[in-house]
Amino acid sequence: MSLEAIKFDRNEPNQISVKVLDQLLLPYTTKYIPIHMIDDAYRVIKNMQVRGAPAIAIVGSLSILAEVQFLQLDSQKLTQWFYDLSDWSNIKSKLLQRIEFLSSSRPTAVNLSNSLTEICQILQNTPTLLEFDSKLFQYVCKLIDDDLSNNITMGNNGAEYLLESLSQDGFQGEFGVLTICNTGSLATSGYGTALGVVRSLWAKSQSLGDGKPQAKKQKKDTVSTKLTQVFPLETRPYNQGSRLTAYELVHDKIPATLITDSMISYKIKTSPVPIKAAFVGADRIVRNGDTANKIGTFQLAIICKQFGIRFFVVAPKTTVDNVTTSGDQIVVEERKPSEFRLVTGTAVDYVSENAILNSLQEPESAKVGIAPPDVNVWNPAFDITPHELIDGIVTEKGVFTKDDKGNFQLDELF
Ligand SMILES: CSC[C@H]1O[C@H](OP(=O)(O)O)[C@H](O)[C@@H]1O
Repeated sequence: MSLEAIKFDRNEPNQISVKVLDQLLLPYTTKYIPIHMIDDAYRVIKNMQVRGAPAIAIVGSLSILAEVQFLQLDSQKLTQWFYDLSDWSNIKSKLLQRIEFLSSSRPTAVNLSNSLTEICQILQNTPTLLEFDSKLFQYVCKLIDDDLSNNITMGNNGAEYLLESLSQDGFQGEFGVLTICNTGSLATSGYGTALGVVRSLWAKSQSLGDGKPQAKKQKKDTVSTKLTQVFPLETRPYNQGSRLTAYELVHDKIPATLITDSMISYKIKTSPVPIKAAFVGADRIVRNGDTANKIGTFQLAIICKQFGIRFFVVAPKTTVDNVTTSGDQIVVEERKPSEFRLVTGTAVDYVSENAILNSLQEPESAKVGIAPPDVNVWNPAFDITPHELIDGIVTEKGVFTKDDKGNFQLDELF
């Protein structure tokens, strides 16, 4: 098992190595794909072998550095049909074109466009290829390191905020949380955003001991407030929840019960462990707090409102679009119909559920048709949750809540 979505070897700053985990093969197969050029990143991002707003930005940024270093290899100098290596302004203009192409791979997740904008600014203000190489190396290292440290900070910010809120409600005891899609290590540089809060809540519940009465010592009323169950949603049609989030929770040995997207209301109503919050990620948060996130998030927010369950969006500043004023201006990416009509997975023995191996003794990847090939489908990758349904936006700078007029004030992030 590996939760490392991106393997970045930075030991040789002049000759980095980048590999990405092929998430289309999870949870049964761990396979890494090398990234040498911008085209490699475009391909793995477009077909969602790599996904998750922060991870997309990191892979995209790394691919530009990999291409810039690839250009400089003696073995490649005569093959760079696309670049005139003798002319820095030519290289710059060609790189800008390639970066524009890369940004079109997944238009809704703002992290990628935010990073590529910053890289273009560096490019425009650098006099030589060598200097750009060095500045870009520093940029991508900071992007990755900041993402990981921000995720850990957000995890603790979200966990502490929820536990404090439950205490103010007078709630004590065990509780569960809901999450949708995958927002963990497989979507970021590590730890995760919404799933990072789950990791922090779990760590806190573990630090309270196993919770079982210690013989006669523990009085009943000292039972502590702690997370004891996570309910990840399957997240049709790409199944990030069942294939990726469940994989991460099993890896971390965090108690989880996978449910389908259609089970949310009935699970909340019947769960023996009260469900006290939903934590979701974001692909783009705009100025008023409206949030683009995986399709199904809007529905989850409505259900949480109905049951009085707190609904949190968890995302770093790099996911905030500080220009767009409201969610109805967000371009929502539509995926190809076949990704809905066909389910991608691994062929398994239907009794043992063990993977069926191919001639190379590797798990056999498979696609299963679940709808008539000629039926029309609608396949938006995201929906927009209005800020009215969001109780808090968890960031590395704290948890933002709405003012007495019901508005988020996110300017403090900038
Ligand atoms: C921290 S990942 C943010 C976001 O990205 C996911 O979308 P996708 O799997 O299509 O890249 C999902 O919406 C997550 O919430």
